[in-house]
Formats: sequence, C-alpha cells, structure tokens
Amino acid sequence: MHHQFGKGTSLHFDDWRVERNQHYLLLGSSGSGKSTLLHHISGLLKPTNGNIYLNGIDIYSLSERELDTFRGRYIGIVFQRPHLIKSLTIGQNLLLAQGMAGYKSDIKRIKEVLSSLDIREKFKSSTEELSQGQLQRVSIARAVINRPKLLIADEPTSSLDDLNTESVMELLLQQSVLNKTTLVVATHDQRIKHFFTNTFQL
Ligand SMILES: Nc1ncnc2c1ncn2[C@@H]1O[C@H](COP(=O)(O)OP(=O)(O)OP(=O)(O)O)[C@@H](O)[C@H]1O
Repeated sequence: MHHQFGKGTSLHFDDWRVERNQHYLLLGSSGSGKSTLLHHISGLLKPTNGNIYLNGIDIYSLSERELDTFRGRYIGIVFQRPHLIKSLTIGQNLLLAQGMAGYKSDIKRIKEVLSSLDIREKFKSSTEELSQGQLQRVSIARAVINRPKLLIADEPTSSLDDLNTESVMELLLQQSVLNKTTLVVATHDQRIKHFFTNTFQL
C-alpha cells in the first residue's frame, strides 16, 4: 500500500494481515507513518494505492455515507485525548455513539460497559466532573459501545506515567477480550511492548 501527500511525503506500507480477536502492536519511530496507517485502517483516509479489507469488505469501495455507518459499527477508536462533547453527560455521549452508528438507544448496554470499566456511577455526570483517568475510560467505553470488530488506539500511553500506562493497557486488553474485538495499538512507547506477541514494525 502506498500514500502520497501532495507533492510531499511518500509512504510505503507492506501488506499486513490482522487475524480476528488477536492483539497487535504497530511500532515505528516518529514520522514513520503510524498515524497515517491507522487513518487508512480506520476508514478516515483513503490510501493513494492499495485496499483495506475489514470483514471481507473493501472499505473504500463504500460510499461516504456507508463508510460513516460502517466505521461507527465496526471500528472503535481511542484517541490520545478523549474528544467527548462537553455539553453532554457521559451517558449522552455514549447514546450519541450508538445513534451515529444507526443503532437504537440501548441504555442497558451503556451501563454494562461503564460497569466493566468501573465508572458506572458516572452515567449522569458531566465531563468536567471526571478525572483524566476516568475520561480515558469513557473514551474506551465509547470505542467499544457498538461491539466493533476492530479496536484501534493511537499512542494511548505516551503522556502517561508508568502506573497509568499499565492500567490503560490492561483495560484495552480486557475490553478487547470482553467485546471479542481485534486490538491494534500504535505507539513508540517501548514500555508496552511486553503486552503483545504480535508486532508490525514500520
Ligand atoms: N496531511 C499531511 N500532509 C503532508 N504530509 C503529511 C501529512 N500527514 C503526515 N504527513 C507526513 O507523513 C509522514 C508520516 O506521518 P505520521 O503522522 O503518519 O507519522 P507517525 O509515525 O504517526 O509519527 P508520530 O509518532 O510522530 O505521530 C511524516 O513525514 C509527516 O510529515
């Protein structure tokens, strides 16, 4: 696969096959193209050449609208920062994620996911009432709420101390097992290497 940014950087990626329910670490130094590749596989950036198949579907053959729904249903993304909507409660943020994927509201599911992340009591709280660690849990909750096939995390630990790094990694692995989701974590953080047997080096 290949990506060309205008007349600037040209990136080449070897073929990468990701097996269902496995955990993968995407490693590469700064500028090697980790975020670009994550954008490709998240359905956010069409590669200049090459295809991305998820569940047998060539995702960039979908219309923009179909791809939006597909992404909401099958791909969960944990960004470095939570990106929650401040004017909504935690519960409402998760309801929105269900709606965006074309699903009906399922409050039982929301409470179940919040419980599994130990923040069930924050359902009615506003985002300002939560600590950074709790917000990161909400962001993991939002990523798994629709039981995606693929859970992607971009540098989830680079700004965390050692203790929080361990705990976020344990949560991501636990949630991927609980929701039967393939996990892909991109990082240059050597501290989390030992959590993975599968690595893809850029
Ligand atoms: N929108 C863009 N326009 C032009 N060049 C870009 C664009 N996005 C990324 N690049 C270039 O592509 C290369 C890869 O960038 P990318 O962000 O994918 O790397 P990365 O491995 O995620 O880096 P980091 O670990 O520093 O976040 C870099 O040289 C970057 O300058």
